[in-house]
Amino acid sequence: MIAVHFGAGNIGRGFIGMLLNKAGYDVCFVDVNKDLVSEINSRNEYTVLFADEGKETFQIRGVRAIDGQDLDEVAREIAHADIVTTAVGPNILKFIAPAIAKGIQQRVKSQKQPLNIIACENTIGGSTQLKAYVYDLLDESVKKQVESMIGFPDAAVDRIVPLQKNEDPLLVMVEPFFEWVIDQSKIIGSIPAIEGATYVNDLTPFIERKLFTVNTGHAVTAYVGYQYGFQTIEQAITNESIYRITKGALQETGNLLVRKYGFDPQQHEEYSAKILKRFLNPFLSDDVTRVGRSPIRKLSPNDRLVSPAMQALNHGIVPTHLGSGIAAAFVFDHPNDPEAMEIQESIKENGLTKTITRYTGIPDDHELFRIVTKQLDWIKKSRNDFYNH
Ligand SMILES: NC(=O)C1=CN([C@@H]2O[C@H](COP(=O)(O)OP(=O)(O)OC[C@H]3O[C@@H](n4cnc5c(N)ncnc54)[C@H](O)[C@@H]3O)[C@@H](O)[C@H]2O)C=CC1
Ligand SMILES: O=P(O)(O)OC[C@H]1O[C@](O)(CO)[C@@H](O)[C@@H]1O
Repeated sequence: MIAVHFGAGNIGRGFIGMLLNKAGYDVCFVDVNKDLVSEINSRNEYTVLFADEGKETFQIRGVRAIDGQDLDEVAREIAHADIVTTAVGPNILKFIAPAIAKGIQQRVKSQKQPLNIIACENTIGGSTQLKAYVYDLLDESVKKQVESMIGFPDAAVDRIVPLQKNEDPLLVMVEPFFEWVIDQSKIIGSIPAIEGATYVNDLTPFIERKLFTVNTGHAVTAYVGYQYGFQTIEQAITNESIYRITKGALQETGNLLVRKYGFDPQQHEEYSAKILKRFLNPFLSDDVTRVGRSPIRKLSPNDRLVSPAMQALNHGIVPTHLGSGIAAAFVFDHPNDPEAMEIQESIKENGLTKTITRYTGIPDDHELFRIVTKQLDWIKKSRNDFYNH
């Protein structure tokens, strides 16, 4: 069984590639980082290290890699693969679509075996987005055949894997916890037997629960933590004031999720508490700048901050703490983050009001706009108080 996985990075090696390998797949990574590709091919194995007291290690053996820029080679692998997965970042999905489209066109001509392509990204409907990019590139003549042979089930993935600072370039340190939930209703053919993957018929509650708890909480901690000058998530969340803001944001999203999906309030509170504990993991050193990376993506209307805040208001919940997270993202001026720099440029050129509306879609006469600007004043003041103490 062949698994083609796009993105041999942290989640690729430390989560999806590891589970596919354990499930018996011959894992072929596709990556544009040539050094990474050649390192994987020279060793054909790598180590996953658990970030906890036990520091258990796992050897992932028998893996290989190919260059993502070699469209012909990637297409050949896809034509014979048994599963295709991705962990490249939501913004990269459009760039891997040409190789996938080429592979699919070859495949449907030569065989009838169904194939499922699963995007494992932090976004709602990642596989559906990828499907749209791929379909844009398919010949009309094969689309009908592809519709019945190639599935694009959406998925939710949860495992914190920070930036790696190891001597061994392939070693990847991960938190022991993981959750991989896949939309079974969109699978074509038999369900891939992957130990640790959970199949559900309706993914929406799972993806929103994950994105609006883990990723919302993380983003709020990162953006507010950055304002207070903290380097890591652990340092930030240990600060009483940031803990209160993050917990408040999770109460807002929690109230929303309980009302929207009928989750048991007690169970949801336990879920949120477990996530706050994961942020406190002293064995993970996770930079606030990694967790806050790409603020334009994170501030977009369907992502982890604005979507739950809008929905909360529609359910009669006042999203003050989510408003703090959104506000802090507008003053996240990390020089190495191109999206952060673009927002700062926009504020300089067009002013704050236009910039907020442009990136979040929140009209300037909306209640959420008022909350965000109020929280921005509060953040600036509390940051100054923090530094003056
Ligand atoms: N790191 C984490 O804790 C988690 C990350 N995610 C999601 O997983 C995805 C990947 O994140 P990470 O693994 O952290 O990022 P990463 O930066 O460690 O890995 C991404 C990999 O994709 C490769 N890549 C970029 N463009 C490519 C292309 N055109 N073709 C093939 N490969 C390409 C990069 O070279 C890199 O090796 C993102 O969507 C992220 O939101 C989801 C859950 C947890
Ligand atoms: O990977 P993204 O979407 O940039 O956001 C970082 C987030 O993703 C994770 O890497 C994993 O869920 C979290 O650590 C964090 O909430």
